[in-house]
Amino acid sequence: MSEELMDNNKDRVESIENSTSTHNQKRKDYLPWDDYFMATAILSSKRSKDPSTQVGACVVDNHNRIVAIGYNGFPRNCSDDEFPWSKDEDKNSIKNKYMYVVHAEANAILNSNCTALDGTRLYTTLFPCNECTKLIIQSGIREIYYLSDKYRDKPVYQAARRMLDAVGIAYKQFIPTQKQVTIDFDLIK
Ligand SMILES: Nc1ccn([C@H]2C[C@H](O)[C@@H](COP(=O)(O)O)O2)c(=O)n1
Repeated sequence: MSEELMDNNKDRVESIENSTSTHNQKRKDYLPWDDYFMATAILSSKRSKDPSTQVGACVVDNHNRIVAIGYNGFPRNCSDDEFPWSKDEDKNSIKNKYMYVVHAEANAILNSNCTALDGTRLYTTLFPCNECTKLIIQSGIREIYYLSDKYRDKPVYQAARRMLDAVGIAYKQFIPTQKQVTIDFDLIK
């Protein structure tokens, strides 16, 4: 065989090896589990009709299965168009949204697709309030990952922390591994 032919053959073999190894390797830029769950919580928050703050929550079991998701909204059959979204009124006024809204975490726990949430993790876009914290404790959730803590100095959130510390439920501000997760419907052909 001529030297030129041998070189060509070598090139072909290398090229096949390269293409095979590329196809055999897993994608490098896949979404890590934690980012995936927090992104699911954020996606869920997009369902909220609250004009001020949209919150999403996602509960995950030890096998990384999503067992519950929720967002903040009015109770079932309480119309989003009839009940008030205002928060300008006095907090105790019946014209105030706080009288009616079910928080994202509470909705997730109440709408869970499994009977027990013992040992699960909660991913929420906003730190849980005291009322949701009571539900979190009672449902057996063991860990909380949150994004925003914008109301941390309010008594409601201080009370939440106090309960979480007392019962030893870990909570941690979530740091995503990537800044953005893009959902572009046009990319799916
Ligand atoms: N951990 C939380 C905290 C609050 N929410 C809900 C309750 C309201 O709909 C909204 C907060 O409204 P803002 O006071 O910012 O006007 O978020 C929740 O679902 N989970």
